[in-house]
Amino acid sequence: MLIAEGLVKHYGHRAALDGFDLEVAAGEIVGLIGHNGAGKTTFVEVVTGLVRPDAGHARIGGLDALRAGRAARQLLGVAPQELALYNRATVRENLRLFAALTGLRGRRREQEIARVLDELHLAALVNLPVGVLSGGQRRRVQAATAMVASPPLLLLDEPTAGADPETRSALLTAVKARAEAGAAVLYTTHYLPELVDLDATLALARAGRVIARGTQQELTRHLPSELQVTFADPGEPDLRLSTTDPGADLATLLASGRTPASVDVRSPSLDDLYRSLEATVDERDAEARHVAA
Ligand SMILES: Nc1ncnc2c1ncn2[C@@H]1O[C@H](COP(=O)(O)OP(=O)(O)OP(=O)(O)O)[C@@H](O)[C@H]1O
Repeated sequence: MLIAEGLVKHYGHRAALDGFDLEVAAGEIVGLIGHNGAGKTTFVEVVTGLVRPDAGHARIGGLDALRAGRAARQLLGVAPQELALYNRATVRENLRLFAALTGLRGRRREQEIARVLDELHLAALVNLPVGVLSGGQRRRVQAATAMVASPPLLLLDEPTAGADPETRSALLTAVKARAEAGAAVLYTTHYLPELVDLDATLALARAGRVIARGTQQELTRHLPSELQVTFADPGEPDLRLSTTDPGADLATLLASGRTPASVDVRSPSLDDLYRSLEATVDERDAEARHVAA
């Protein structure tokens, strides 16, 4: 649904995007993660048509997002990081406006608005001007404007920033439902457990490029688990080790005749993955600097 290839965008000497490639399939949620300044928002802005890249291509549903911008934009709903709402208009008026921009009219429009109000727990706020809402409520309204016309591509840039747990959970449930109904979703966040809840595939951005891409399983498979064993014999010290094959280690332990009282295996988390990928790139950078020196 979204295919971006070789996107480059410079601001002065700084490359915000430096050969950024990413594909998002229909029905897929891609969690786009990476340090501050990695290029995530710039990528969203290029796909949205707010920023013109210096090089590269982006296609939305087969349409050239850079040349056929208007037609391509009909296919996407965006919740930008910098909120873009009409503060004097009510929640309902904002939703009507965003729905109308995509061509939704009449009864269908009102049905879609009712659905998204319900999904994002906004019904009680519908007649309030956006300007009087809290930060988290506004962010939820922005997500609603992105979803209201049920576009086939959703770009959600940190949609849960500042959200309380209930809001977060409503938003994640709504995003999952949209993907199950076939939407392609690009979801940026700094809060990695959300991506586990969403069962998202991952794209890790670093210095304007995607340096790792795959399912959570694929990307965490090679990382070690933590194995912790306590023993029935009080004289025997606890065992704690980092291993890529906890099953084999446990079998060896049992074969040795010792009797475990408890066994705990902690699988690698997305935090572990993030740290390991960042560390690998840091090492490579250090080597490159060493060779160049
Ligand atoms: N309008 C702009 N003018 C100048 N530099 C910019 C502009 N927009 C982005 N940049 C620079 O481009 C780089 C990428 O920024 P971007 O906002 O895309 O990162 P990000 O991954 O979204 O970060 P964050 O996690 O903080 O949202 C940064 O170094 C930033 O300073």
